[in-house]
Amino acid sequence: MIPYKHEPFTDFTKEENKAAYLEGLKTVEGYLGKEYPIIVGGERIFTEDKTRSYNPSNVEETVGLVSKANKEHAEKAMEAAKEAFKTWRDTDPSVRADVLFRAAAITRRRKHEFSALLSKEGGKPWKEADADTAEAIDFMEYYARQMLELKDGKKIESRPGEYNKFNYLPIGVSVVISPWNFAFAIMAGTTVAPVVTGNTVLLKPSSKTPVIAYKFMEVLEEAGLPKGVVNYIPGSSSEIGDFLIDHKDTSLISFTGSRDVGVSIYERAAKVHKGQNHLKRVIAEMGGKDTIVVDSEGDLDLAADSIVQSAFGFSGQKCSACSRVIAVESVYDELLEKVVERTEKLTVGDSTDHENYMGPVIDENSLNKIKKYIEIGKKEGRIVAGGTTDEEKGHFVHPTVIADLKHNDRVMQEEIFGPVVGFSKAKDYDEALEFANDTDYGLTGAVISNNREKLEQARRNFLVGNLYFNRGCTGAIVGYQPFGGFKMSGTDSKAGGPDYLVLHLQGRTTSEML
Ligand SMILES: NC(=O)c1ccc[n+]([C@@H]2O[C@H](COP(=O)([O-])OP(=O)(O)OC[C@H]3O[C@@H](n4cnc5c(N)ncnc54)[C@H](O)[C@@H]3O)[C@@H](O)[C@H]2O)c1
Ligand SMILES: N[C@@H](CCC=O)C(=O)O
Repeated sequence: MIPYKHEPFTDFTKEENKAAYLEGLKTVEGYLGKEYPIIVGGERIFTEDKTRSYNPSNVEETVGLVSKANKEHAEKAMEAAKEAFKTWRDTDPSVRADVLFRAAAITRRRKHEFSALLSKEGGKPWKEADADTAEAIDFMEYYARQMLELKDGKKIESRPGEYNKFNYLPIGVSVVISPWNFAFAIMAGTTVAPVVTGNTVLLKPSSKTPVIAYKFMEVLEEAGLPKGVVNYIPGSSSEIGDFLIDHKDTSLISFTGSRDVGVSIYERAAKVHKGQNHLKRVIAEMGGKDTIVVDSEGDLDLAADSIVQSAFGFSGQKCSACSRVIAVESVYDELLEKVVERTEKLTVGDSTDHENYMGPVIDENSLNKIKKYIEIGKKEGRIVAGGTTDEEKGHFVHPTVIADLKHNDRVMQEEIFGPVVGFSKAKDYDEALEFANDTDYGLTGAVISNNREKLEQARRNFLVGNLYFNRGCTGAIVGYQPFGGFKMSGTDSKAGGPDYLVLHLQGRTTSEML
């Protein structure tokens, strides 16, 4: 087998690659507005009640009308998943891995179509959409190989006359609840991890991006996944969310999304319901309030580039996005000036137009939330770039820099999830690290410094799950930078890492006397 390597990003300066994306866009434009069913046990069911998935760059444009699962559908899907589990759990792990390898190959062939769909449905500019699709491929390639490593268990010791074995068994039906911001990568990664480990899945994608999830179902089917192993049940969280979490037959909940929803799922899942004979596992990967610390001994151009890229890539709608900068006071003014200069050059507009660095934010609620925080920012600090929106056709927010905040101001503490970054001063590096740690979250962080001792100090004391030195704080790569956060950012599952699949398995010891 070829050793794992991450999927390369597409170089859109090359004319043939631009043409390939535009061809993908044409394919997507050919199916805009189509109706989609839910899929339960392989059966396609169209419902009256539908979600309108639309293009946040152009709110008039319908991407798809997607059937909504209700409680009866969710129950039917649970039965289908339980039935499929009876055979899937015993299917040879290498066969399960082969399904992922094939799904990765199919995705690679349709790469630009899926990226263009992410531009339309999720508002992702070309480069961000391409990275999302590449990451989905990486999850399949990586987890398939990981399963092959785990399939025979791990070595343990045996005494004379005894044969001990330690291996892993799947645990049952997994409810996968995914967010819209990595509508392909996280949705696919959190689905294929339980699948390759022999579990079956009820997939509830975000109501903002259900079409890309439907397209992934097509990929899985073409790759040979048996019916009922993954059941596609988009629907309203209030209708089926609690139902799935509370269900006595749910074994694992894999949630990625906001802190409030994650905490409520974590609490609900702890309750043992009538007829339930196991404790539910919960993977909950939640929000962030991610800081870049800039030291007096750091390269300020590198710092400014890293901040701008991490704060404004995909309009700041990444859990890893840099939304706080803590700079040592001797470099604060110069750094701020460099960041503002770069921010003012960024272009914002329709995400299918390659010229635009930033696209829209996902919806009106998000736009309004960001506007609210900009107003708070005006009171707590000083807007030095952006602070405005363009709402004529889509949900556009200009990249915004807020200066002179206290590290514990609201704008520096609460997840905004938009293109807004706040700046605070620290008197020295020790204080900068102290301020950086002073949030409830602990997802990503970065330090820009050329002083080795200071980097080592951060390695010991900067409490985030993904810590980066002399680079930005976004863009973890599957298999290279396992991803997941500390504190209120989640259960630190480290998606895309060597410890991830075992979260979907139960370890079994057998001890036989010879
Ligand atoms: N840590 C990570 O790896 C990671 C990755 C991506 C996004 N995020 C976080 O996700 C958030 C953005 O995503 P979002 O807006 O889709 O989050 P969200 O919490 O609003 O929704 C996430 C998913 O949960 C569903 N959901 C909502 N309420 C529910 C309920 N009561 N019961 C069951 N399901 C429910 C949604 O329909 C969606 O599918 C941000 O906070 C971001 O930081 C974290
Ligand atoms: N894994 C992504 C963030 C996912 C959350 O939105 C990154 O590393 O930037």
